[in-house]
Amino acid sequence: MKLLVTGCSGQLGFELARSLMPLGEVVALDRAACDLADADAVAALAAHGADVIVNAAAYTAVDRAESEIALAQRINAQAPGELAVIARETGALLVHFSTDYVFDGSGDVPWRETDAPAPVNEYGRGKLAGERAIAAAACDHLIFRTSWVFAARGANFVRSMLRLGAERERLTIVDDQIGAPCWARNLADATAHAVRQAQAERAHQGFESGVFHLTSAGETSWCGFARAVFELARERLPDIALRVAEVAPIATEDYPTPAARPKNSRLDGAAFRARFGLEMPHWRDALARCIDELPAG
Ligand SMILES: NC(=O)C1=CN([C@@H]2O[C@H](COP(=O)(O)OP(=O)(O)OC[C@H]3O[C@@H](n4cnc5c(N)ncnc54)[C@H](OP(=O)(O)O)[C@@H]3O)[C@@H](O)[C@H]2O)C=CC1
Ligand SMILES: Cc1cn([C@H]2C[C@H](O)[C@@H](COP(=O)(O)OP(=O)(O)O[C@H]3O[C@@H](C)C(=O)[C@@H](O)[C@H]3O)O2)c(=O)[nH]c1=O
Ligand SMILES: [Mg+2]
Repeated sequence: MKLLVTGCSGQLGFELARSLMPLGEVVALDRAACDLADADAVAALAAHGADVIVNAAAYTAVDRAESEIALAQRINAQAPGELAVIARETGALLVHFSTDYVFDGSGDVPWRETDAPAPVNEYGRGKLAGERAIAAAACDHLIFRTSWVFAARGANFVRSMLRLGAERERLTIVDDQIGAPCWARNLADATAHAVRQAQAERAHQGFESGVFHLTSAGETSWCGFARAVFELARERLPDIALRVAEVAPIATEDYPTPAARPKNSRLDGAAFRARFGLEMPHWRDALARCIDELPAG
């Protein structure tokens, strides 16, 4: 089996390039090898003749997307649609990732795949358009909506908190946006399992495309997440130098940002569990393992 991975220097793409290795030949492409902003570069991917295309590249700068709307749409909506056409024409499976930010954040019940999306920011609108472009192309596909992705490398909330916690004694963190942080490693491993099952189903004409919610078990606020980062870092990295003594909860309204963010980002993972037979770990257990992998200093 040949598997093409885009965005291989991102948090998830890096882990996928590793998690997919037991399934076959992995061709991992970073932005220099394939810039999704360039339609010709995307079209050229057909020549790889991959059995599975895994798209881990995305425009993920949520606030910047409010002012770079066209670029964010190009990468998060049009390019996935083009990948889906390639997948349809070459008979490949397309695996793509989307976000809790497709929902408006109302209520306090975990969102199900059957709930109507209504994004409140440009990033969410672009990601939703990407989902719809893939569905419209009607290739065999799996779209995994995840949330609050972190890893020991790359740009993420855990590394931002450790940087800020080393600099400041007091942090104020939003406490009324609720979701589940997901370790890129767990997401990549679950994806590899799902790809293996999907390929077996496709071989017997028993495959159905769809959108699945896939994130950690449990829930917290960004403030709860930040506190856990400091607790676990102090417990597991005895040499870490953290100045932070207080992590104060604040309301969304007290942390103004260019992009609005949903308050209820909970995703119900029941459909993924039923289809693929996997349990995602609790976010705190995953965070502990991730913190163990942080480089010293
Ligand atoms: N991060 C999160 O919290 C969440 C992410 N997701 C989704 O999960 C998926 C993976 O995200 P994640 O790994 O966390 O994101 P990252 O921001 O860590 O990685 C995104 C990758 O996409 C690459 N990229 C950006 N623009 C282009 C482009 N024009 N052409 C090619 N590559 C490009 C980046 O390249 P470079 O390194 O050169 O910048 C980077 O390697 C995405 O679909 C994202 O929308 C969903 C929910 C939460
Ligand atoms: C740095 C900082 C952030 N915050 C808040 C802002 C925001 O509400 C929350 C998280 O900040 P971030 O900038 O990491 O959040 P954000 O980039 O919006 O994270 C999102 O990224 C995209 C790609 C997704 O798909 C989502 O699932 C989600 O992970 O924490 C504070 O309250 N205080 C602070 O000091
Ligand atoms: Mg961000």
